[in-house]
Amino acid sequence: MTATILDGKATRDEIFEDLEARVAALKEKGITPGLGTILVGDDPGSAAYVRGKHSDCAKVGITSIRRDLPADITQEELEATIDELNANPECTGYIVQLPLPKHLDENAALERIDPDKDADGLHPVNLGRLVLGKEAPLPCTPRGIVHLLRRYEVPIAGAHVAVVGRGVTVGRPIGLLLTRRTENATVTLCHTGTRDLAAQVRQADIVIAAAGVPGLVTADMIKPGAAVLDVGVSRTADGLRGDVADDVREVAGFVSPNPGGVGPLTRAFLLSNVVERAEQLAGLSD
Ligand SMILES: Nc1nc(=O)c2c([nH]1)NC[C@@H]1CN(c3ccc(C(=O)N[C@@H](CCC(=O)O)C(=O)O)cc3)C=[N+]21
Repeated sequence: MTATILDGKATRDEIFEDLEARVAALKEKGITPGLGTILVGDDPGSAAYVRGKHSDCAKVGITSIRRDLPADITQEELEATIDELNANPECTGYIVQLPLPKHLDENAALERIDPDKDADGLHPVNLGRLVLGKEAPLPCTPRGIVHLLRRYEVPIAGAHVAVVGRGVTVGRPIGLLLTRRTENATVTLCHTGTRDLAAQVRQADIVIAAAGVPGLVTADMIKPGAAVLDVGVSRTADGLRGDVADDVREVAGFVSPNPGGVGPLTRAFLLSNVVERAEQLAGLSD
């Protein structure tokens, strides 16, 4: 058996087409959505991610606002830039690219973002709204995962999901999305303290690997026919590697590749959050 590939790039292109039309409608009403990025330092990986986000903006007609700051900036200078984007009417949503250099306080920076401009959906107020089931910008990677599962009609209701990794961007919030009444999955959150990871993963109809440990999820752990989404990103001597071993696709029913799977959707839903906020401002949504 060879797994069906969950194609993140093709799915991203569909989302971009929809966003392009919505951005055009907003512009007719005199509103142009604007995505801001704050990048601190010169890590080549982070710089590449930020470039990717701005080239996505150009594709769908969103204004790009870039603030690139030197690595040795103070917390006060970083927060002054955050305040500037909070007040900047051209910027309808923005992100502070993570990770920040070690001398800066990441949580203090994230909390200073205006929750209404939080394109990542990672502000504590928005994570709290997600827990309460209130409307809020949703974290982009979990949103991408749910979209990809729906797009390929992977059954979610009643499914047993094993999430591997308890990070704030994926592992913790994805369970909140998948256990909403609209999804109705049953979710187990696994981490480095899990006693028998293989036994947990083997029970799962859907496996979400977001630990950042190359090759952690192997074929012998997979229930035949399961959907396996590889969300891990590790920089190794032989390039970027995901959490899922290559031979998993011989056992799984669905596999999201890495690259080419969830990553492109993370970027698409970042733009989607920015467009949704602009639509609220324009009175085009509830
Ligand atoms: N505030 C903040 N928000 C983030 O969303 C955020 C962040 N900081 N820091 C770093 C991580 C990483 N991340 C990725 C997004 C897309 C791809 C992606 O599109 N990857 C392509 C390959 C690379 C490419 O083609 O450009 C793929 O998987 O096919 C990867 C990684 C977002 N992050």
